[in-house]
Amino acid sequence: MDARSLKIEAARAALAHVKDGMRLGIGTGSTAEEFIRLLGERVASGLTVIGVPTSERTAESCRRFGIPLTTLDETPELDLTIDGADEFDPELNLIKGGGGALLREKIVAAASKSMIVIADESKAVDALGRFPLPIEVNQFGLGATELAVRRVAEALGLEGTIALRRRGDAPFVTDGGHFILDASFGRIPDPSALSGRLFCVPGVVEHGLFLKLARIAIVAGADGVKTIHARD
Ligand SMILES: O=C(CO)[C@H](O)[C@H](O)COP(=O)(O)O
Repeated sequence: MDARSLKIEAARAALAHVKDGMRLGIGTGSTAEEFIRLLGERVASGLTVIGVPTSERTAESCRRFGIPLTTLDETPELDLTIDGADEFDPELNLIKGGGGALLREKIVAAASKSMIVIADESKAVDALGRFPLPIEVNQFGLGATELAVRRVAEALGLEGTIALRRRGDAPFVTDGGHFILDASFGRIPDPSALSGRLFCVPGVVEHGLFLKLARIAIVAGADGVKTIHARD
């Protein structure tokens, strides 16, 4: 099965968790796009849901597929968020933000009673860090923030490159108006320690470590679709 078909299978399996009347957080990325398309079909045939999109891109897709939208101001508590991930470990800790939507994705996931990750099996890792960690930073003080992030990493024994994400010739700018630093630290032995220390850097707005937010992962692979539950 090709990569797109796996994403579709994971997205289709996630739909079984969506019940009539639910308030949904709706993720960003190519896997989430497949979910949005399938959800749109269910909405067209009578399912009643309301969604909070995790990016402008997702909002546009939801509108295209007829999914009613709300905001966290109008609907501050959600029943379920369904989103992709760049990688997940056996505890269902995630790295997210490859699509640049990590801040809204984390706000929406944290506002939800539960989060389901949809992914193909290539996203499974023993330990986080194969995928560069996206760190969303304020545009002001970029150089100082990058240096502080490097020092945080060094204090934890992590080394590697930190690159400002670009789109063409210009820095990539998030929906919130921030920049993203992609930190290639390699294996992150203690994601919780890194998370805590990154939040102590004033210019860091958010980072892509999603720890203990997802309780279920729906993972499509050559042997079919598996549902993985996080241990409590
Ligand atoms: O975190 C994300 C966007 O910020 C995405 O969920 C992540 O990048 C996975 O995307 P895809 O489904 O395209 O592989």
